Amino acid sequence: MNWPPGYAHVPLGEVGSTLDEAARRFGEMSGPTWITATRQTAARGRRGRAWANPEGNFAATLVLPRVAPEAAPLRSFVAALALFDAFAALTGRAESFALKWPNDVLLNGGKVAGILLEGRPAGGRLSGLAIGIGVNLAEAPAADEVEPGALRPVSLAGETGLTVPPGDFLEALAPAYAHWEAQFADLGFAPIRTAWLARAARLGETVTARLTSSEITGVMREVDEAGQLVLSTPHGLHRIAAGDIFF
Ligand SMILES: O=C(O)CCCC[C@@H]1SC[C@@H]2NC(=O)N[C@@H]21
Repeated sequence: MNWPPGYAHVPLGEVGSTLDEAARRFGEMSGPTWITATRQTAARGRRGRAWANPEGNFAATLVLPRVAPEAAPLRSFVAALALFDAFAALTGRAESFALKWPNDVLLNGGKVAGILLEGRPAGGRLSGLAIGIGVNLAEAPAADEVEPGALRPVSLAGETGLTVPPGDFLEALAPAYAHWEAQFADLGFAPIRTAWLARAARLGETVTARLTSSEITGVMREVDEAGQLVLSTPHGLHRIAAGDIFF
């Protein structure tokens, strides 16, 4: 097994949410730690949405106990690249996958994986970061279970016919994450941004960004040095730090 040096693994059975387990165990962790669960009964997604997590799907939270707070949000791009590489390695079909800003992975245009970051105070200037990752390996929610306009949820098994056990997925994901995390630590966000843009969905196409209380439609130009989405509209360039995009 190609487990990355310096990373720990806490395998759990059924839990409410691996993000809650991370919050509970955070003080005990001194280095990067993967917390996995066979099933979650109260998993959450971005923007307060529920995340369905039947057995056979992949559920994990990677805890980074001490990170610089300004670099924490950029870990969603690091995690997205790792997911892309894990999928590509396990399926041999990199061309079927794409990354959707800010942090979804698409397979054949449907959502196969999502990422949710949560910060934790760690004392002093540094913060703790929990990176929650959910992958529809075996099953995906029905299309009418997601919000209107959201991408069709898909599963790896449904789209490719491949059965990948969650443990095998972790064995591909953990070294891929460690690789991109080392790039980030050594060289900063630039190589992460370049690699992410090379795998991005809908670059150069018109998308709608849904913000807290408004929407902006424009052509997706890039993701900037701060990880913001750059849309060009008839009124000029808009940089969007947080939101969801719809195609
Ligand atoms: O909305 C999204 O796309 C993000 C989904 C994140 C789900 C994962 S599953 C493991 C971790 N535990 C949770 O409760 N949520 C995240």
